[in-house]
Amino acid sequence: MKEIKHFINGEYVGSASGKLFDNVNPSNGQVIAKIHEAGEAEVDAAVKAARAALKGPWGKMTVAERTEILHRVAAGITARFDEFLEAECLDTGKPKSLASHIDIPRGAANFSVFADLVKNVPTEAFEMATPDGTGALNYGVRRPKGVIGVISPWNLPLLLMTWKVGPALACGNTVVVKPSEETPTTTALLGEVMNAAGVPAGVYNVVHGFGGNSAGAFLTAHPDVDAITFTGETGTGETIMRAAAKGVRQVSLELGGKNAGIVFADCDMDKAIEGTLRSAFANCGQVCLGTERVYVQRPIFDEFVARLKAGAEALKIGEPNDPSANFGSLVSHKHREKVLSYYQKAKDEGATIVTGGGVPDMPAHLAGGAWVQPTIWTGLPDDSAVVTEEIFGPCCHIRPFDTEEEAIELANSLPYGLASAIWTENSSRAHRVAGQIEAGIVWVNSWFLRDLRTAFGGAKQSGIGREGGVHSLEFYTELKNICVKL
Ligand SMILES: NC(=O)c1ccc[n+]([C@@H]2O[C@H](COP(=O)([O-])OP(=O)(O)OC[C@H]3O[C@@H](n4cnc5c(N)ncnc54)[C@H](O)[C@@H]3O)[C@@H](O)[C@H]2O)c1
Ligand SMILES: O=C/C=C/C=C(\O)C(=O)O
Repeated sequence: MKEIKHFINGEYVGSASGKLFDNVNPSNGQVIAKIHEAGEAEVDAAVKAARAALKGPWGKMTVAERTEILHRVAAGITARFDEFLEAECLDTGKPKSLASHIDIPRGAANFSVFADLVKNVPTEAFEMATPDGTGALNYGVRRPKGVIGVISPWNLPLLLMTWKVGPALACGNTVVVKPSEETPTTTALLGEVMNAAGVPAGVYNVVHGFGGNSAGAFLTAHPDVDAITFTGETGTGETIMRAAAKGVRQVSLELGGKNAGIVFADCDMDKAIEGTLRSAFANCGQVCLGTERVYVQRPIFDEFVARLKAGAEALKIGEPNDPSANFGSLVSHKHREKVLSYYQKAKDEGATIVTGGGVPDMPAHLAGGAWVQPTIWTGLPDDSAVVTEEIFGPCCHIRPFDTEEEAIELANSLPYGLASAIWTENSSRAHRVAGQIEAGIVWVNSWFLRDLRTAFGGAKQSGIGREGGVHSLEFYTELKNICVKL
């Protein structure tokens, strides 16, 4: 049986405790590997290796040398594209048709984009008058923050981990990564690419395990971790923020959402249907930016519901290697239990089930997988669990609205504020409404269009901080002002 080990100081090492846990293929429920669970000893060794690497060749490299190596990392991922694709899809159950266009290419891009960025971003300088008339010059310089703890989720494992590791390394830091216990393989595989690209030992470290009372908690509690970047549930973010408070460590938190789509009667219906279908059902609904609340202006409500139903029922459910599949399994049976509990809540709360609401019949060889039906509801009250709580599955609730003001109030009615999608052909309305939505990211007539230079992150309980473009430098560097008396 394949074993997935920690990657510490440039080598794959097992856990001293010998503790292992299963890595399961969610398409069929089969165990595909055994994962080493890190104890405090492994986490401490990883942090020590990261600290030492800052003082070694990595810390002495010029920006040009460092970014050249990161471009080699990007090229290394691309060169081993099929291995990363196979590993990601075995861990997540997502269709290869999806991961080959999103997850793996973005894994490479997250290194190349930030390697280019750090070479071109200026800092600041201020000339100042002084009482004696000779003046002074102030200038800013950026320095790496140090050892960064990176804790990543299971829905887009390579994409979201490299979204942090790319800028962290580009800024000269070293990292200790704790990937999700559900999806360790691509994060582990990246160690081989790092070595081949010439990244010095200790710059990139990986420890596997769970959250509380396991690798995640040991990492966030470690006193020699300088900052923590986390992507995951809001509740987990609160826990990590408490841990980071000891020693006053900065956090970057990209958390949960319950995103609203707002569809006006003057929308391009084809665009709105295509975009909402992707936003609700792509990656089996396991995208933090996805739409689980759809507000549709009353004149087009019936038509929109009918067309979204038809689109959901046309999705091709299948395992990752099925070239026709565009809808895979959920990431685990544990997550399926959560999603199905909301399917039941919807029934209990009196929803109209437009489509889905259960488990699809699958062929025998896939019957052990974590499959659910794409599901659409109408008719629930605004305060129902299904409408207010993040489900993180392939489902959405559609509700009619009448006025623009009503739609904005509904969209802003929850403690979350991650993303929103607005569908209208009226450009004034698009800008007016987008400006009033309490979210970090608003798409108009589109969804998941991503320019990596833009600010990315959530408002309210969907996050703290922004990453992307120069915003990543704010988190991954310390900006120092030097004042020289002339
Ligand atoms: N805002 C974003 O960009 C974004 C992106 C993807 C996913 N998410 C959110 O992530 C969630 C789904 O991912 P998930 O189920 O992996 O989230 P999760 O919070 O359960 O776990 C995320 C990571 O945190 C670790 N962890 C859990 N408890 C911990 C603790 N006490 N200390 C340290 N580490 C701990 C886990 O092991 C995992 O690696 C959803 O809420 C989704 O909205 C947000
Ligand atoms: O599931 C959440 C998706 C997050 C996407 C990004 O962080 C990105 O596109 O950079």
